[in-house]
Order: sequence, then C-alpha cells, then structure tokens
Amino acid sequence: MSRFVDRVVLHLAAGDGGRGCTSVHREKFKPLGGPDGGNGGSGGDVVLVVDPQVHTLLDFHFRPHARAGKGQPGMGANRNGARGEDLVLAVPPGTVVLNEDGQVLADLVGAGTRFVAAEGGKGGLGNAALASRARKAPGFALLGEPGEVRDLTLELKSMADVGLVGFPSAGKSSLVSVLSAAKPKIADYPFTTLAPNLGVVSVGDDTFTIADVPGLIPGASEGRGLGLDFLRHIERTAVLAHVVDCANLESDRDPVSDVDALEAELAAYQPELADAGLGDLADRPRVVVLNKIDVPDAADMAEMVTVHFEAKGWPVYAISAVAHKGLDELRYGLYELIKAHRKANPPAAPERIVLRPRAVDVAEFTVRKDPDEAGAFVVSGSKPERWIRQTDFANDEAVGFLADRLARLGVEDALIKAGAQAGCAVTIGDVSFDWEPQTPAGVDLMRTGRGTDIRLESDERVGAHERKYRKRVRRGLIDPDEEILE
Ligand SMILES: Nc1nc2c(ncn2[C@@H]2O[C@H](COP(=O)(O)OP(=O)(O)OP(=O)(O)O)[C@@H](O)[C@H]2O)c(=O)[nH]1
Ligand SMILES: [Mg+2]
Repeated sequence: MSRFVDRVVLHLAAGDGGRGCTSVHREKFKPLGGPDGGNGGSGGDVVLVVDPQVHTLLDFHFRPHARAGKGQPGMGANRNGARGEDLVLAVPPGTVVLNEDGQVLADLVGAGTRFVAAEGGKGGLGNAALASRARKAPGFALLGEPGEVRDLTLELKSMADVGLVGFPSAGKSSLVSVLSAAKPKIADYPFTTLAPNLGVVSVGDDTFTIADVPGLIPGASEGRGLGLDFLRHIERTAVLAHVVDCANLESDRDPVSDVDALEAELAAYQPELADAGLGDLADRPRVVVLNKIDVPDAADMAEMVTVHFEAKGWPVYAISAVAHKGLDELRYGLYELIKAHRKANPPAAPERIVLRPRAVDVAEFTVRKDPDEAGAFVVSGSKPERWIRQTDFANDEAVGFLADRLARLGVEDALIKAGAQAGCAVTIGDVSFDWEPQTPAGVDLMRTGRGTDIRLESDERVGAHERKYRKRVRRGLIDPDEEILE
C-alpha cells in the first residue's frame, strides 16, 4: 500500500493579472485616432476539485508549490490579453482545507466539488476602457493585480464506514489484514501503525471500508501518543469498533477498563467538523471486538466481560484475527449497522457548493492615525488598496487618475476630517506618499498631455473647446464626475 499522507501545507500562488495597454489608433490620413489599448487578461485561479480516483495527499507532499498561469497583457487595436490558465488540483474526497490560523475554510465532499483556493489577479484596464467624457485619450493604462498568494493546510479525514478504536497492539491492523486485502504492518510493539490504513471489506456483492488507525492511549485527546491523529480519522466514520486485547497480561489493564479509558478520550475530543452530519462521537453506534481468543486465557476473559458490554446495548464479537475465528459474524454485524446508517444518510449530493467566507467591507475604507509615525495616516480598504496595486507610479497621468479615484471615494474628505495636514505621509497598501489635497475631481482634468497630469506639470494654455466645457460644468449643465468605472 502506498504511503498515506494525511496532512500537507500547500504554498499556492494564483496568476498575476496582465497589464492594460496604452495605444492610439493609427490609420493613414488619421494621425490621432481614439485610444485602442486592450485590457489585460485576469490571472488564473488555483482550484481544488474533488476526484474520487485520488486517495491520498501524497502528490502534494512531494510538490507543495503550485502556481496558476499569468494573464497576458492587453494589446493595441483593442485586443484584450488572454486569461491565465487555471491550475486545477485533484484532491481526495474528505479533504478539509484550513487557513494559516487553523480555521476550516472548506470541507470537500462529493465528486466534482470545487474550491477556489487562490484567486487570480484582475487584469488592468487598457486606455480604451479608461477613456471617458473627461479623459478622451488617456496616456496610461492600469496594471494587472498580483494573484493571491496563500499557504493552506489540507487534511484528509478518512471517510471509512468503520473506525477501529483500541490500545496499541490490540490487533487492529491484524483485523484489517484478515477482513480486507489491505496489508498493513503488524508487529508486537506499540505504535506500529503510524498513519491510517483503509481496507475494503466485501460482504456478498456489497462492500464497506474500515480504517485502521494508530493506537490510542489515555491523554490522546490532549495530543498524547499519536492521539489527535487517530481521533481526526474517526471523526467521520459511521460506526466505531472497540478492539480489545483479551490476552493482555498487564495487571492494571482488562477489557472493561480499557474500553472505559477509550470512551473517556472519545468524550473529551472536540471535533473540528461540526457539520459532518454524523453527530457526536459519543452518539456514534459502536461494537466491541474481543480479540485474541485463540489464547485460552483470553477466551475465558472474553466470556467473562461479554455481559458487561451487552448490558450497555453494544453488540459484542469474540474473535481471533490470527486464527480467523468469529470473522464472518463480525463482518455481517458491522454491515448491518452500516446499511442502517446508509439508509438514514443518503450519500452527499454530488456537487456541494462551498462558500469561502470573505471579509465584508462595509465602509469601503477606513482612515486611522499611523501608529509608527506622528502626524501620518493609514488608509485601508479593499478598493483603495486595489487601486494602488493597479497604478503605474512611473506615469504621472496614472497617478493623477488614482488621486481622482481616491478623492471621489471620499478618502480626501476623510483625511481632512481625521486632521491630516497637507504634506503629511499617507500609506495605502504597500505605498506611502506625501499627501497633497486635490481640487475637486474632473474639473481641471481636461486636455492634458498624454502621460502627464495637468496638476503635476501646469500648462497655462487652455483650448477653446475646454473653456466651453468648463463653463458648462460651472453652470451645472454637465456632471464632471461622469465616470465609466466603479
Ligand atoms: N495471539 C494472537 N495475537 C494477535 C492476534 N491479533 C493480533 N495479534 C498480535 O498482536 C500484536 C499486535 O498486532 P497489531 O495488529 O500490530 O496491533 P495494532 O492494534 O495494529 O497495534 P498498533 O498499530 O501498534 O496500534 C502482533 O504481534 C499480532 O501478531 C490474535 O488474534 N491472536
Ligand atoms: Mg496497527
């Protein structure tokens, strides 16, 4: 059996968006056509898709880095850049996705379920798309946004029907090896099994799966031994089977106290998956498997304790994994419980939609004092931060466009209200700059040289066309804020 890897940390990078193009239409006898720079393509996403053909996270263990394709830049003649290719990673059913803080983002069950693990950056708008009434031929385009970069943890929680619970060396692996074709490692020292083994058990035409997991010791629910690993794997099993070593000679252990100790651990474990649909571990149906009855003393012991467990309402099976005794009764007994469970819980719908919780940006942005610098301010919010990423700071006109966007959103007013002085440092995202309050957006933005902003390089000459336009704005005949963008 291949190595079983049930927990990996993935380093994901979605594709960057392509940059928009700055271009002017050229034609014979028409030296200055309109702007015709196309938009950049968005970067590809990294997507996890559930594939029942995949059984482990082993591939990711060897290749934990994944990167989706970049969006292509926009081109002249209104040609948009191609979208970056998505990177699709196949994961086994039962994969749980956690973020860096250990929060569960998704529980991927059901073939075909998709989860966007890292989102590609948006492509930048080309100068054709940026053209507006007030900015007929923009001499700049927007940059593509960087793709999302994230470290996510994938955990595989076995989806076995039966989970074997037992002290080390109780014979769990031996039992799986005789009930199924799986060949787990068996040895007479504790903690032989370090990772779960899944076995498929045939009953007539039907099958069920059984998970052999690491042995459990008292304190496991606090992480002792291999405890938490073990418990994680039975979180999703429909039936629990206590495997008890009846031939154990240690004076302080017997089948009754063994099962009591294991029950205490099950009761203390806090499952991660509240919605597994299987209820508490404490309410999960269980059976007791009294093993090693090929040893005469063990057979006597098994007989003695049977009534005790039956009194709790649990089916009891006395078996010998080594001598193949009592296996058919056990197999059919487990199958009956599983059939009842399957009837009560039809299989997960093929495509369960997984929603990723996103931060809700109610106020669009916030302004606060910079804790690191007196008199400085920090503006945060998804819109302003995105706009900063989209800005080509080498292009004055692009910087002017950014200033207008920020002013229109109300960042300027909020800064004034917060007590910002002209010339103070303002930080948005990765960029800090000296803040100069702007005049109202749009009004004197007309007819600037391509690639420059009128406010940065003042130009005294104002054309007749623009004078007329400004007059109409003053009279309120035209809305200078008319804008094609969000
Ligand atoms: N006599 C006898 N020995 C058994 C029987 N079943 C298992 N054993 C022995 O018990 C020892 C432990 O068996 P494993 O199957 O490795 O036990 P385990 O519960 O998987 O142990 P861990 O993986 O360490 O938790 C081995 O030496 C087995 O040969 C049985 O029915 N009779
Ligand atoms: Mg084992």
